[in-house]
Amino acid sequence: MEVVICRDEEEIGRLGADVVSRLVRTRPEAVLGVATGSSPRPVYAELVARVRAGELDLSGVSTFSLDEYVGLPEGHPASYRTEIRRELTDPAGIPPERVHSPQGSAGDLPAAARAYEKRIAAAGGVDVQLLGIGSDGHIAFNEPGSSLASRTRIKTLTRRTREDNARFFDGDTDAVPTHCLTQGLATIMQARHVVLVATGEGKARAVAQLVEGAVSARWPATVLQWHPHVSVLLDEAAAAGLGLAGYYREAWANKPDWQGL
Ligand SMILES: N[C@@H]1[C@@H](O)[C@H](O)[C@@H](COP(=O)(O)O)O[C@@H]1O
Repeated sequence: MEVVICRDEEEIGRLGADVVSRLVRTRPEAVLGVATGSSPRPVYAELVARVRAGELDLSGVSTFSLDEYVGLPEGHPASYRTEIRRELTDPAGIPPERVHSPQGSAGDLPAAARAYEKRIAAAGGVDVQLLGIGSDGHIAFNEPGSSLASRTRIKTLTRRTREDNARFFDGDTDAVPTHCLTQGLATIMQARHVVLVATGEGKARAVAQLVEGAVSARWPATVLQWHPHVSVLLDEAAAAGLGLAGYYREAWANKPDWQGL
């Protein structure tokens, strides 16, 4: 796991976008795993800026979202499919037919979950997975207690996650769905490179667990300690709980330039 403590969101956006740009240059039909929420937005903004400047072409890329609320009608402004199209894929010129997300409005949710796993496998798996992290250490919607071997399935959201996400539902926690379809931790672990972004003091405890805590379903993101290629992009506030921050800073400052993230 490589930890980079960044000066600001601009640097986070640039480093994250560099990973995607490098990938797409060698593999224009790359498969991107995309996360919703505010954390990855600087990366999306930078990618869109590069596309608009003619420096990057994402039109051959496919995307797979991590999760979706159950029960929101298609096109609902807070649905994750709507969000990812608004924040990334539409402005970046990725055609809607290559934008995949779990079907939270399906009648048969277990079948939709199985179908999603098959679609990811049929696409050859995820090359780069962008991730945020919840304040309770969840990734995608794998809440505390999630099996470290889980695959795409229905999950019940915790009260805390629903409160955190109420801001997308006019501040009304009760309007936030109680269930979701989410990629499992084992699904995420199959991505070839994971880039996790966390900003703000509200993430400091979860980040300290992710990087330096014991691997445990209590803090689901800790499963990433078993992944061979994880880049963690933080701001100062999110890094505040790290005991080895000095070492991470030194390692990054002295990193040979032939090594990318
Ligand atoms: N399911 C999403 C996660 O994928 C995201 O990482 C998390 C943090 O969101 P934010 O980045 O807005 O803090 O929120 C939601 O629960």
